[in-house]
Amino acid sequence: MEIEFRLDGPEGAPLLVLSNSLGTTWAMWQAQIPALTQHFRVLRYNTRGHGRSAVGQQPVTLERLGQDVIALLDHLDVERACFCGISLGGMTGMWLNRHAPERFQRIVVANTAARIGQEAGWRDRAATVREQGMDPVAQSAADRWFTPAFRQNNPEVVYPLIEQLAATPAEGYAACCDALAMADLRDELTQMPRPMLVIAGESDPVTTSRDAEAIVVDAPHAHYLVLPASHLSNVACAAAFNQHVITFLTAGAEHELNH
Ligand SMILES: O=C(O)CC1=CCC(=O)O1
Repeated sequence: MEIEFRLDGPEGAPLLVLSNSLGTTWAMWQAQIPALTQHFRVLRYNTRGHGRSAVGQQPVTLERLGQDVIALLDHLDVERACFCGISLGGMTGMWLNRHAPERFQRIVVANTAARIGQEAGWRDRAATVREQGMDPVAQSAADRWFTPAFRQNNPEVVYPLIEQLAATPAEGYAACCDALAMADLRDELTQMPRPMLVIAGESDPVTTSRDAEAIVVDAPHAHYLVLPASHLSNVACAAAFNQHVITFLTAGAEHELNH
């Protein structure tokens, strides 16, 4: 496999795929694992270009990131799974809802948008890391990811994530910035048939609560939840995040598995 993955939780439990954000690894889900493995076999993977997942020879696109998830399910011989992704991982989740709904039962997308930022901004960021490495983005990430209060009170949580970002292969990060430059699901929201929980962070400066509301307005079976967090709501509000994800993903499971 080009994509690095790991499995936690009981064999035979329903599979839940977790998809990380730009510049993080599967370690960003650490606070979810004890709770989610009570209910699911959890498949974590590192998004293409992150951790030891290959960036590949072709340009990275949102479609390619979605196809990586399908390839993982095929590799593990899993017909249908639940999915939870954050930020870029949330866009991957919406792409899967649109293009491969038959492979997913329920989908959670957190701190994401149908269009994140602008093309020029992502192209600039890609050029910066290709020229200067990861330091410039690592220096500014904590401000984008966490509220000032969370940063001040939880340095032992924040710094390891910034170290992960600094260790991300520059070309992998840049290739995913290029994918974000082109990714735009705004015209496809009405064609996402699977139930979808859309989680926003009330202080998220990157993907705002208005971005999340816009998804819920157009996607047919989308539900909105806002948490008192900035961009990495699964880290800052882990207990509430876990509880809402479990409640949503386990609701209607028996019925939906058979349809
Ligand atoms: O800019 C960031 O670091 C936040 C972000 C945007 C897309 C993503 O996955 O993370």
